[in-house]
Amino acid sequence: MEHHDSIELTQPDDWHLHLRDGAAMADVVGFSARRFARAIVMPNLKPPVVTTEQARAYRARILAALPEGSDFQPLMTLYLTDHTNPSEIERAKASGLVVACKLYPAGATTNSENGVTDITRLKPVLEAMREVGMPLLVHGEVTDESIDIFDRESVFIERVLHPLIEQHPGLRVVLEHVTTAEAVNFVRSGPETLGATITPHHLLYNRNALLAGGIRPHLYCLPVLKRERHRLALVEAATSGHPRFFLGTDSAPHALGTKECGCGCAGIFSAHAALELYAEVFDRAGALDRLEGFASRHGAEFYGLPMNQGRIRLVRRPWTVPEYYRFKDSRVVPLCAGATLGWQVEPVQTG
Ligand SMILES: NC(=O)N[C@@H](CC(=O)O)C(=O)O
Ligand SMILES: [Zn+2]
Ligand SMILES: [Zn+2]
Repeated sequence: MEHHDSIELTQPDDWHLHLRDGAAMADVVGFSARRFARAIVMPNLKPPVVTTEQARAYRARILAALPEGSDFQPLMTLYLTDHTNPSEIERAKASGLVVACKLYPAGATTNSENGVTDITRLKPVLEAMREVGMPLLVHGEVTDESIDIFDRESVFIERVLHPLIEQHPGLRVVLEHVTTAEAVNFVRSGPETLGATITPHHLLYNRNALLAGGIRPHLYCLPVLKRERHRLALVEAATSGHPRFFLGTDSAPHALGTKECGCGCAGIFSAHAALELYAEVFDRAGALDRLEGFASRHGAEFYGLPMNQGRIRLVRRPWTVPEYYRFKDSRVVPLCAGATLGWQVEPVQTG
């Protein structure tokens, strides 16, 4: 294996990001803007972003919260509900600002209460999406309480996703934050219109980490961390060069008090070191030469967007992750808090 101390990449994009809103957003958006040129911004606000007008207003708030001089581009999404109308899809497409719609099965994850209860009733909406070429982004877990939480993704694939894809050929679908070998196999054997994002935490940790020496609320997310064999399948998929696997951090900040309590929220904050964490994974796998495809090319190609013009440099220079970052009137505990990471990002001057 070749030893690199610095690598340069086309500037990457984050294809799955929670920016939140208001003061919380202002505290975190700069972390993403420093690393990524664009991000798919998740719509699970309270209340959710269900109309094109709400997406437009949310986008304006994000732009206003960006650090001075940043040209970070938020790519907006709509939150599908039982009441989404096909005409909203046309409006969304025509806006040029909304690039995808998100399917949260009702009750599956954080702020999914207004999500979809019966996916078969979405047929006209999915048909409109296929027609205008708008991808469907999926939180792929069943909500059936009788299904073991570690099986909810694979059961979703069997019961919901497989039939959905059969019934809507041509619809582009992203299975978000894949966590299992079953999901990896399903994507690999699926059509060209099926892609998947992979998070840094699912590449770095297995489910043991949740209970290592005590309960670890800052490693709790949905879908929950899985067994080591699944983590290995994810690392293999991400580092394989397969064009339908791409970077999506699912960075999902929650205030400290809502994580460290009797019923802690699901979501892991990773934006502070997003690219650095992936570099760690690719470096350990001896696959740094494949990081650019995963981080900067595959997602853009899947979404039919141009690759970015800018470049970014990763330098091997150890640093220690802070224990906390400021987060509205509280703090957020970042992924790998207090640990030493091997890589740092630097801007590359162009022109
Ligand atoms: N991943 C998570 O555990 N939480 C996300 C929601 C989601 O992406 O499912 C959040 O918004 O907090
Ligand atoms: Zn999700
Ligand atoms: Zn998410």
